[in-house]
Amino acid sequence: MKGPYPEIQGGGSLILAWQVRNKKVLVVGGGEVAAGRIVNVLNADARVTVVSPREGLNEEVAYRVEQKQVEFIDRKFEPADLDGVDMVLTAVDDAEASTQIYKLCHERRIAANIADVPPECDFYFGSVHRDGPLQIMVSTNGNGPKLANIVRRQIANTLPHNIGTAVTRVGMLRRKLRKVAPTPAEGPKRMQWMSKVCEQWTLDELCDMTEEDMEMLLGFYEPGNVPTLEAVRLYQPDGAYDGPFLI
Ligand SMILES: C[C@@]1(CC(=O)O)C2=NC(=C\c3[nH]c(c(CCC(=O)O)c3CC(=O)O)Cc3[nH]c(c(CC(=O)O)c3CCC(=O)O)/C=C3\N/C(=C\2)[C@@H](CCC(=O)O)[C@]3(C)CC(=O)O)/[C@H]1CCC(=O)O
Ligand SMILES: NC(=O)c1ccc[n+]([C@@H]2O[C@H](COP(=O)([O-])OP(=O)(O)OC[C@H]3O[C@@H](n4cnc5c(N)ncnc54)[C@H](O)[C@@H]3O)[C@@H](O)[C@H]2O)c1
Repeated sequence: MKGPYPEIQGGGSLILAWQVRNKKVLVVGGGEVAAGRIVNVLNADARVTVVSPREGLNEEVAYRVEQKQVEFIDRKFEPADLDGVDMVLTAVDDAEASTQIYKLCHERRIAANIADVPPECDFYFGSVHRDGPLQIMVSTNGNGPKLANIVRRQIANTLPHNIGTAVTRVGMLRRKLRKVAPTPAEGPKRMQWMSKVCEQWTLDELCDMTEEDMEMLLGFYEPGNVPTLEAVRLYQPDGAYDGPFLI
């Protein structure tokens, strides 16, 4: 036995980045809480349907409907609304209706979040910081949602201002790298090289990296070898550059 292995600390949530792109999400209710849920799922490119009597829509939800960002069903929830749905989010001011919807979802094995009723949630929302492709979620696992908000803002204040841009640039570089070194067999080398670029270049350098720099850098792709940004820029294909190369 090698060990030490991580100690199991039950009682947490499984925090994942759920890919709901083009999946069908049903939002029941059109009030303030629903408005927040709609933003969350639209930001993840889901196809969203809202069911609520029109007179119950708040301004923001009415705007989403008007802009056709969501489909809209102008009435109270009916069980047939669950047909073909991948995820359900309820935010209604009617505890009985909420519980009925939850039971139906449970029977049909559709993942559901029933706002305000933690025991009827298959998953909780969290407090999320977003900067481009970077998302940071804080959960207190139902203990203190307001504290989750405070912790999230505190974390966000400590982040470098350009971290979102750096993540975007690295994403571009990784996609290009996979074209240069596409085979699964190359996986370990590719990953090691990519990790090295992230570790050895500063965030400013990663942000500054142009597509031209990326193409040039990939010309040097060789496991273990990561040139400096300066070297990438000074290098001439005719071999004129003979300055410092590896970090
Ligand atoms: C993070 C956030 C995400 C979001 O909703 O998008 C979120 N609640 C937020 C705000 C918030 N919610 C409430 C307050 C009033 C102050 C307070 O109670 O603290 C505030 C503060 C405010 O409004 O500023 C009231 C409240 N919330 C729940 C109950 C029921 C209960 O606890 O029994 C009650 C009524 C309690 C009562 O009656 O006393 C339950 C849940 N709320 C959760 C998430 C899940 C657990 C997340 C976690 O523990 O980390 C969970 C379990 C289920 C779920 O909803 O998914 C979002 C902040 C986003 C942001 O701003 O950054
Ligand atoms: N978990 C959380 O973070 C949190 C925070 C605040 C409030 N809440 C709870 O979330 C719920 C919604 O809050 P809100 O402020 O958005 O309420 P709200 O009164 O603004 O909105 C309620 C919405 O539900 C709709 N509705 C009512 N019955 C319906 C039905 N049978 N079918 C379809 N739509 C129906 C209404 O038309 C309205 O749009 C409340 O129970 C509230 O206590 C949860």
